[in-house]
Amino acid sequence: MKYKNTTAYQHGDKLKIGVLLVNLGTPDAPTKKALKIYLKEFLSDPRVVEPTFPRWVWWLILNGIILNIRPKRSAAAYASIWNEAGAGSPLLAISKQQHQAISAELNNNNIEIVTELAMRYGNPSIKSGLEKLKVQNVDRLLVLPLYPQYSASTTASIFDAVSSELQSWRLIPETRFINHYHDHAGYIDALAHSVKNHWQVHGQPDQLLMSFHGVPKRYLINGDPYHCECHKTGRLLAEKLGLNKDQYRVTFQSIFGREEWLKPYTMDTLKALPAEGNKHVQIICPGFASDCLETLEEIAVENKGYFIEAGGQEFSYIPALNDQPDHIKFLTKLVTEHTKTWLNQTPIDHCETKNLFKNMN
Ligand SMILES: C=CC1=C(C)c2cc3[nH]c(cc4nc(cc5[nH]c(cc1n2)c(C)c5CCC(=O)O)C(CCC(=O)O)=C4C)c(C)c3C=C
Ligand SMILES: [Fe+2]
Ligand SMILES: [Fe+2]
Repeated sequence: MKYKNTTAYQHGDKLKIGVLLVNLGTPDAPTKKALKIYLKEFLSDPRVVEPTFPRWVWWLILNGIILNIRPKRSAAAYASIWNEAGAGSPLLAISKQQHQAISAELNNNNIEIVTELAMRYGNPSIKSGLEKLKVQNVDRLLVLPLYPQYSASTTASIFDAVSSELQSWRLIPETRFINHYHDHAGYIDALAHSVKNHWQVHGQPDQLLMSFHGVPKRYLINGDPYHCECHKTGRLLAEKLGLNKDQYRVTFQSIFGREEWLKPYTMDTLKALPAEGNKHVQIICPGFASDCLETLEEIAVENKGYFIEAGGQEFSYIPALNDQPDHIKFLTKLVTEHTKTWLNQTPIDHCETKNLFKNMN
């Protein structure tokens, strides 16, 4: 049969609202083998790598060169942040905490919404997350990508994966998709609160760097709003903190490959700051809802090194919002805002054929 049946559904059952929280994903282990599997899935996604040359050329470069070199290097970086006590990858562990906390917050507020967590690449997969929602009789689905800023390489890729899975369902849920929340007051407030808490311990720096994951500059030229949304987040956060334009910078990190990416690069900025008289720098990564390799290793260790080598004196990384209470409250609010009209509906029992079915069985 081409289409999957809604196995748990019996005519007359109460139908539910479901939320699928989706983050990027992470390897299953900090090993060369696991990295090869993860990077192959990630870098084969045409939303992530949009080559300027035919896809078969990219296939050759990926399988012939990148997947023979990068897994070893990346595995070593992952090993340095891996929680060997069992929690594993920080990105997955934190995403699980966020999922549990959002679910608890909904319960505490007596809001009848079921939630599942999925990863765009690796596990738990989007397919498994959607299937878990399906067996709970979800007929209205909200997809919340854990990316504050929209980028085709991340947000749209989740859309592709969700819609691709739903293509095999007989009864598709009524579906809503959150594109972004880069300028939501609740998100900006949570970021500002986190920075102010950091200042209470570490003092106010000469420069606050707001570092976002980069994408090729070509994506911006071709219409991706990501760059604009990062800058808007940066401006709103600075306004909330009362910083003037000389006290903060928006920069881009995690460059991959040889083409030009969004600039200024975080790395170059950190190397230049000490000579400009900025000896005390703090860095926040507002594009990451959860700490991960790109924040815990690339920023807090590698980039700190560049700054200190260049003559910087004080450097601190302000953690991602993770499962901080105001972040969880905000994400829960985002869910209720986007499901408001569904929540206001009387519980759905739209089965007209319940009795007919009883007679038929
Ligand atoms: C090759 C192109 C890449 C694009 C475009 C890209 C965009 C992008 N990525 C994130 C968030 C994360 N990326 C992470 C890791 C990571 N990113 C790339 C490549 C691109 N990302 C690679 C190859 C990797 C793997 C690590 C490595 O080998 O260097 C992570 C961390 C995942 C983890 O397990 O901790 C995150 C998060 C965003 C937001 C984004 C575009 C806006
Ligand atoms: Fe990335
Ligand atoms: Fe713009």
